[in-house]
Amino acid sequence: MRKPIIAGNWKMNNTIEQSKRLVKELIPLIKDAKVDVVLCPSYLSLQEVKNLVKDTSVKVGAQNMHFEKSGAYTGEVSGEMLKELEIEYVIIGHSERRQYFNETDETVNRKVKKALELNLIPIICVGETLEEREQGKARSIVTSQVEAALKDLSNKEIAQLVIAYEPIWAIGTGKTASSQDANEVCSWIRDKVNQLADVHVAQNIRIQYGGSVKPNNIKELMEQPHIDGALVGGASLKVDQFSAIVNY
Ligand SMILES: O=C(CO)COP(=O)(O)O
Repeated sequence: MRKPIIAGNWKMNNTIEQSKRLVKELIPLIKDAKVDVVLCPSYLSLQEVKNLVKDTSVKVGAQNMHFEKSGAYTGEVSGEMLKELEIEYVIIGHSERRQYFNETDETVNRKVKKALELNLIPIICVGETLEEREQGKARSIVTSQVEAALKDLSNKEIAQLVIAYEPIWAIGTGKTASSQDANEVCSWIRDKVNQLADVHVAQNIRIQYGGSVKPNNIKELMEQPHIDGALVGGASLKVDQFSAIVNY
């Protein structure tokens, strides 16, 4: 059985003080969640958020990392630096990073390898644009992103990962993919993993859906056989909404 995993990607929101307030309010509401819960604040808030969830089952993730250990990469943060904070997850290849920060399939693959080497669990984001979907290219785009992200990984490594399917046209737009469409793409992703790793790994890998996930659509999404969780943006910034999603 795949244990569902629901992660909040706060993106570039919440100062340290705002992060602390949000987590303090959230903890009592999500501490008995039956799913794995991961909070992904900005780098600056990681330490405080980690401290606040210390005695709970809530895990913490970063939104990005560099693939090098250290060096002349102004403005970047390495996986080793994240490890020092004892955080568990790292989002890699979010569409906003691909769109605005020159993230490519190749850098995603390098970051995934580095994260695994450090025992950080990568949440690898893939997804098509509206134009690609309308041209009938969703399957080829998404599966090629998965193939590139997982290039040269062993079965054992692939077994550690989480993959998030986030159709770009559904992010922050209020448009959700229908749960059937989202499930279909997640099944394509699972098929691709089955080609790259053994069947047991493909059956057990957790695949999230992301894109305008809200309290009123989470249940239907989670009922789909290939959707094992959600990567939540806007609604993860609101205590009532995120707790309702986690306790769907
Ligand atoms: O990009 C997302 C999560 O990574 C989704 O964002 P929204 O939930 O705001 O659409």
